[in-house]
Amino acid sequence: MKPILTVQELDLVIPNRTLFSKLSFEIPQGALTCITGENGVGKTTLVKHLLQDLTSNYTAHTHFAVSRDEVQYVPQHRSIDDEYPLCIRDFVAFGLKKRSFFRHKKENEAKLAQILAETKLTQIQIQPLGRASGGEKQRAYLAQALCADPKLLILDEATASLDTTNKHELLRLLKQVMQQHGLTILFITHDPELIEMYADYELHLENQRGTLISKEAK
Ligand SMILES: Nc1ncnc2c1ncn2[C@@H]1O[C@H](COP(=O)(O)OP(=O)(O)OP(=O)(O)O)[C@@H](O)[C@H]1O
Repeated sequence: MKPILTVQELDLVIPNRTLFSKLSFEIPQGALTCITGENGVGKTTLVKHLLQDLTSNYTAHTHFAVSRDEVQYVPQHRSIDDEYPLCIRDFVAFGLKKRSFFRHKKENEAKLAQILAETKLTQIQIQPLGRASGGEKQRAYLAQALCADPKLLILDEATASLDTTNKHELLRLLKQVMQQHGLTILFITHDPELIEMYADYELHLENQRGTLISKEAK
């Protein structure tokens, strides 16, 4: 199958340091690939660089089989004030904005209801996002991203602040939506248990290079 992303001989340099040198890898479509590597190896910087290339159509070393509109990035940190009066439903609905122009209001409402149900947020949709638990917040971030109809979803350490039960719940949900929505998922994580249980592939970054490991035979 055609890869969703191909990187060829990419050099990535930040002030005073080369993060990656002649980095090459392919990301398979329709699968969950975990991006791994020690703290500071450059996982987040790499993803942001790839998104910049996609945004600017700069393709010397990177080739995406999707457009920027079809990629959703869920960042590691969000600062949402506990007291900010924004309910979960309205936060999730921000994701519809990009596409809503092409849809009728009823279609948008149906889509929102479907995604809230898929991400198990229906019961708590009118609660303020700031008061939601860590697991609920991560499901809301995921739901907002899904509203934009991505083909590629990138999550940066989405499980970092979750307990074991919530980590597994989020990963099971991700694999479910991956199948239902025909998505490809890139998931930055340090968690060996999650990689072992849920990754189809692992892109391990080390010594300025990357190695793609298939986990499918597990
Ligand atoms: N704009 C920048 N200027 C200078 N240094 C930077 C910049 N952006 C990132 N860095 C440095 O690049 C290195 C890689 O950072 P990055 O956040 O990409 O690593 P990471 O692998 O995602 O780490 P973690 O697992 O801790 O989240 C770090 O040493 C960071 O301090």
